[in-house]
Formats: sequence, C-alpha cells, structure tokens
Amino acid sequence: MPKPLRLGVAGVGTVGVGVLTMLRAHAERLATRCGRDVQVTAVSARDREKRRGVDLSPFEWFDDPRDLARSRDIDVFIELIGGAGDPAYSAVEAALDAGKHVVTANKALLAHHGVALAELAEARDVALKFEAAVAGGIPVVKVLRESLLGNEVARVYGILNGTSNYILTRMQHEGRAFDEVLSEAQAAGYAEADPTFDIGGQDAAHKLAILTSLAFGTQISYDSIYLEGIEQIDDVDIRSADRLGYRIKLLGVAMKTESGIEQRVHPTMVPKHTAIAEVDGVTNAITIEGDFVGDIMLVGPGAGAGPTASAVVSDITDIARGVDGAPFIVPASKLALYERAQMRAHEGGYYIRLSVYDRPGAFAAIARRMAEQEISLKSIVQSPEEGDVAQGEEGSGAPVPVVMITHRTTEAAIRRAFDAIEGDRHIDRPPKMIRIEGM
Ligand SMILES: NC(=O)C1=CN([C@@H]2O[C@H](COP(=O)(O)OP(=O)(O)OC[C@H]3O[C@@H](n4cnc5c(N)ncnc54)[C@H](OP(=O)(O)O)[C@@H]3O)[C@@H](O)[C@H]2O)C=CC1
Ligand SMILES: N[C@@H](CCO)C(=O)O
Repeated sequence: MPKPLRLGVAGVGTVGVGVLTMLRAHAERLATRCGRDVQVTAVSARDREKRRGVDLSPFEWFDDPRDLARSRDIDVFIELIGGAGDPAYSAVEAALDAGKHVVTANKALLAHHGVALAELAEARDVALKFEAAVAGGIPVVKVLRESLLGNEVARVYGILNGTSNYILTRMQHEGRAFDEVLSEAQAAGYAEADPTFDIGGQDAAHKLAILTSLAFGTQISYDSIYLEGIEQIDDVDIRSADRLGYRIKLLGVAMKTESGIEQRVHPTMVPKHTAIAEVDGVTNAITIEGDFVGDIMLVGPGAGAGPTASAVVSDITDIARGVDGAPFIVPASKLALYERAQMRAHEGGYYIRLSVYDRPGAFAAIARRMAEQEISLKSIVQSPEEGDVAQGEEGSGAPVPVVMITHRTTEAAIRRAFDAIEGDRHIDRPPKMIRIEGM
C-alpha cells in the first residue's frame, strides 16, 4: 500500500471538529476508497486547554498554525481557522511555499487572495482545494470544475448563506424576531465568527466571487460585487411579499450581460411557486445555467459541522487519489480580466414600498414620476400595516404604506424616479426597494 497521507489540521472549531470526527468515523472506508491511509498527525488552535469533544492527544500540537504549515510531518495543510488575514493567510502561504497541498473552507481568504494563492500552488505543483468554501456540503465547486466543463455558463445564482436564509425563513414562518433567530443560528455553529458577515451579505459575496471565477474563467473580483444585506428587511416586507405571491431570499447572482459580468448580492423577491422559494432554513441552493445542459439546481445543507466536513474530506480524498488540476480550472495566469457590468444598467422587476402622506394629489404625483421614467406598474396596493406607520383617517394627511411591483425596468430608471419622488416631499422616509429576480 502507498504511504499514508498525513494531514495537519489548523483550526479545531465547528468545522475542524467535524473533520476530525468524520475522518475517525470513516477511516477504513476512506483508506479503501483512496487506496491509502489518511491520517491526522498534527493540529493547531488558539487554546490548548479548551474542551472540544474530540480527543486531540494522539496529535502533535502547534500553537502557531504557520509552524504546522511548514512541518515536515504533514503532506496536506487543512486550514479551518477563517478570515482573509493572518494567521490564515500566512499559514496557507507558508504551506504552499513549503510544497504542501492545502485544503481550506475559508471563502474570505480565497475571495481576497485566491488568485495569488493559486499562482503559488501552481508554481509549487501542489493542490489548493476549497469545496467547503462555497455552500457548505453542496459539491458545487466540483460540478463547475468537472461536470459542466463543456458548457458556457450564462448565469449562476442562489442562496449562498445558510445563516441569513435561516433567519428569513424563521421570520417568515414563525413571525420570530431577527435577533432571536440570529442567536439560534450562532448556537448551531452556522454563523461566521463575526455574524455581520452573514447578515451583511459579505459571506455570500465571498462565495459568489469564487463561483464567478469558476463559472466564467475570470479573475476573482470581490470588490466589484454590488452588496446589500438583510438588515433592513422587516416583517412588513415579508408579509407584503407573501400577499403579492413572493418570498424574500438573500441571493448571490453572477451573470453575463452585454456590458460585462454582473455580480450582486442582495435581498431578492422570488415567485412563491419556484423551487428556490421553497428552500428553507440553513439549506443553500445554487442554479447554474449552461448552454447545453440547461438549468442545474443543487440543493443541500449550506453550513454546519457535518456538511462542511463532508466537503473538506472530499477534497482530501481527491489529493489522496491524485486527482488534481489548476485551482480555478485554468492556470491563474490565464484567467481573464474581470469586466464589471454597472449596477445602474441592471434590468428586472422591483418591489417598492413608500410611506406616503395620505393627501390629495400625492399618489398621482408618484404615478407621474414613475411614468416619466417609463416604469410600468404591475400592481399597486395601499395597505396600512399595523406597527409600520401610523394609520390615519382617510385623507388625514398621515403617512400610509404603498406597495408597488414594477414590470421590467432598469436600476437607473428606478433611482431617478426615487430622486424625483423624494424631491416632491410626498413621502416621510426614503423609498424602500427589493429587486425581483427573473427565474
Ligand atoms: N461553520 C460553518 O458552518 C462553516 C464554516 N466555514 C468556514 O470554515 C472556517 C472555520 O469555521 P468554524 O469552524 O465555523 O470557525 P470556529 O470559530 O468554530 O473555529 C475556528 C478555529 O480556528 C482557531 N483559531 C482562530 N484564530 C486562531 C489563531 N489566531 N491561531 C490559531 N488558531 C486560531 C480557533 O481556535 P480556538 O478553538 O482555540 O479558539 C478554532 O479552533 C471559516 O473559514 C469558515 O468561514 C465554511 C463552511 C461552513
Ligand atoms: N456562515 C456561513 C457558513 C457556511 O459557509 C453560512 O451561514 O452560510
């Protein structure tokens, strides 16, 4: 039998413990399938005394993950620390530089340094693998790297953050408060160390940046992503969307347009009858539109110890079996420059919520401003909601909520209409808008 593959695991938190548990539970099965033993030899974390529910005594302990990365006694460095900066960055760099294969679940690191790290991995002829970095247990990286290679991709989109989907669906189905459900997601190990990355959309954007590169063969361009989180979504929007036949999801979307590639992460209304509208809780879903295959939808657990460990271990088995290739499919030097499509050119339908003073001429003025921008309205509902704004007597002048759904228009037209409506002073707060994604 060939020599065992020796692993050094840096980060023994939610995912690290999941990986150690899975490797131990399936040691024999993995040895048979890989044709060699896969053995953890060393670990690193911050606090050596911390109780973790796994026995770390068989492994050499490193206080500094960079020392583990350079250890002569490992073949693969498994980075499960997190964060785009140090020590994760310098440890991965040290491991690659020392000729070790690297497996990481760290999407922040890849979104910011993925191309440079891929260049280093290619130069040292070692693997840099990151299945767990996108959508937890869903094998979407493998699908893009291998199964769909013959296709030209037009759009890739989906629910890429389990925590925010967990929050939105608990708010939707149980009427629960935002903060309460966020605490639950944190307790379950779904959230990032800094949960503002989940609810602010940055975590989904990190994953989208990686997907865009794999789908379109471009350099990673995290800073080009248009970003909005779910912080501003309240129960009034969730109930309005429901009445109008929609669900609200935090989507990441990357698509080819005439002016470049659009990359955006924002709360999105999706029609209730679509499959993605039914994706609840920590589950993620990704649709890839290929020119020959058509639409492929991958659905599965997007976070948590078990699903993420499954993805990490899949990368380990690839290395053990000698399955390899450039990290981003083509050599890093051959990735095309990313051409950014301007968000103002984005086209689609829009949900708009205005808080309008209930006085003569107000609605007519708003309708006129929309018409000036050639925005055609599919529906308009004046619907006072308890707890949203004060409900006035008819025509009293008190603000009332007005919800509109537009037909397809441009972001630029919507922005111009909003500017004009705000200038008219018929509303008591800035307009609220949620994009509707065509399915
Ligand atoms: N949780 C999830 O569901 C998923 C997470 N990921 C990604 O996996 C990675 C790990 O996430 P997760 O397991 O949840 O994170 P945790 O916070 O649970 O674990 C992080 C681990 O890294 C160690 N660590 C942190 N800082 C340092 C440091 N400066 N030096 C040495 N060790 C350090 C911690 O040590 P100690 O325990 O001693 O504090 C801990 O063991 C992240 O990149 C995350 O984005 C990807 C997919 C899903
Ligand atoms: N915090 C992330 C973990 C998985 O990447 C999420 O909630 O999706």
